[in-house]
Amino acid sequence: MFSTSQLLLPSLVRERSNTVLHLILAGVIPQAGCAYFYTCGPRGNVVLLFATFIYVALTVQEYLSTGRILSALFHASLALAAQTLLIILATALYRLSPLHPLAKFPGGLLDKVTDLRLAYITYSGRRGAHVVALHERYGVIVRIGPNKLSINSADAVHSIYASSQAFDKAASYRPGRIGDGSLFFARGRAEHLHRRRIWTGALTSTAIQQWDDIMKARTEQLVECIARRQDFCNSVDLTSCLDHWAFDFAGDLIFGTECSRPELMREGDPGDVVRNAQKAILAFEIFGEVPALADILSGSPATEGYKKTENFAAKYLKERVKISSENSWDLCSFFLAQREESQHSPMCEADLNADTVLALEAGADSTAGFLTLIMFYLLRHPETYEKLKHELDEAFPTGEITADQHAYLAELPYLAAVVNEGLRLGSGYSGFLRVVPKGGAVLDGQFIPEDTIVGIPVHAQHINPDNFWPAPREFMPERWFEDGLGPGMVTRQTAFMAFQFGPFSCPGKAFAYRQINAVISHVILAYDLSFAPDFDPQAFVKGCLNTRTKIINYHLKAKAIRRQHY
Ligand code: HEM
Repeated sequence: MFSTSQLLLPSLVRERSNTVLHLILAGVIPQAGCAYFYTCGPRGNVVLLFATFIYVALTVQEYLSTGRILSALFHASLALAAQTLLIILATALYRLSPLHPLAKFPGGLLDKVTDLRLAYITYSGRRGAHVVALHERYGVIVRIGPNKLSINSADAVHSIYASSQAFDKAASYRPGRIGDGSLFFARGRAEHLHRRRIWTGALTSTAIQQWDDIMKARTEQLVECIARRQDFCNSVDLTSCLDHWAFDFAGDLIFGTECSRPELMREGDPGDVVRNAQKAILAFEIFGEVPALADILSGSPATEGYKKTENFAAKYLKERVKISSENSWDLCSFFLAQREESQHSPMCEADLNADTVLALEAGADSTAGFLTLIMFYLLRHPETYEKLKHELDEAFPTGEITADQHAYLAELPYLAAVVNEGLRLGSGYSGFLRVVPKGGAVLDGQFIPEDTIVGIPVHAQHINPDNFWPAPREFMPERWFEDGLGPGMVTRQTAFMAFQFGPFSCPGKAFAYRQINAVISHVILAYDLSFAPDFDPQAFVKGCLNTRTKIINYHLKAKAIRRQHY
């Protein structure tokens, strides 16, 4: 991006006749750089290093010719500032110009110029709603970043995510210096496939079944935890209880039951395990919009949540390694078994740690957020709650669900509809970013140039009247039954993207359904629930930030009265 002619800037600044020419050069060169970097985004740390090199070179050049260090430093700073400004200006002009490969796609002016605005909106937890508003304004394909398109079309799902030629993950999955090495951050399909096999092996239906007894014990503990944490009005912070359930159970799943860890349902969360995991996701989402920032800031306090989660995982992984893996079904035993395989190079310590962090984030945090949301929707719609309660009472008249019956929960039609509707409406995230392969691709009838970053906005798809109708923004489990909302209704399964499709989709989908079904059923059979008197549903909606998982700043508080079954 910098030329040797630019190194001469300090002297040229003083020779006014040459300054204009130099400024033009300094503008043209970055323009060419911008065009080049369209296809291969520069890494932030490389840019910083390069700028430092230029600064030093300029200083030395002037110092050698004048012998005055202060003046040399001053002029070098001036030159670097001028060049930086020129580069920014040139970049902005290029991104807005008809020369840019995405020039024909509509979008906000600022979004075309920089990814920083979207990064800020992501930070505020409103990316989903923001992208919906952009689609309402600009149509199906919107330029949401200089090199980024949001495509609100169910027809494009197959090409981008689900086909055998599904696109690779974008650089948004390059986390800088934090946590590289997990399955999640393997961006190319080939390198991803081998790691993925370990996970799918650990999450088969046979493997999941092994967890039914422990899941039952944990849900009984949840029922007891709700009773113990109630105040004198029978109100309880349901979000905390559900978060703690999800993290305790995920701990069993990842490290096994023999590895002693903090018990959140029993002891609370003084180490902020839940909050740190949520902060980690938020940092990843923000950096995902501007991957160059991840390279520069991944050692900064912005990634504190990730580092704490990583340390937490590393501590218990160390304990887990000391325990025998024989006949174990926990995720670590599958990761460790891979080390003994000869076919592939074994996972190193860092990769192992990164995958346990992933398991905590993906396994606990996602499930916890949706559990709270589904409970919220149920309490907000008492008729729906009563229907579900009736279905569960009929199926389990004694109020007891045995471990063997967890699989059967998936066959309860109203429960399935409630969970799917909660997942549909609660998937507030707006894009799983992928990169268009060599040669470009036709998506929704439009040619998209290679290396463009594309994503289908999940939330926009889930509330799109073409996919879900009528009342796509309302919680109506009946839409999951044939003609449940009358003739002419639309429920397009291919647009239901809560777990994504294809090679990078969620390998824990079946397990997630089993967990959610079990928790919702056990809790509703055990308690009569309603909003706590001081709970404000509007504040809950406002305080619910959407990233890949959920950050619930205003907790769901419920009144819980123990039920009697005869
Ligand atoms: C309601 C609960 C859950 C939801 C909605 C969910 C959703 C998703 C989605 C949408 C992705 C793709 C993310 C992306 O491409 O950026 C994903 C990935 C993943 N999920 Fe889940 N998930 C849930 C629970 C679970 C559970 C319980 C586990 C494991 C026990 C799990 C393990 C994973 C893993 C390992 C990945 C990364 C897959 C890869 O990159 O190949 N998830 N999940």
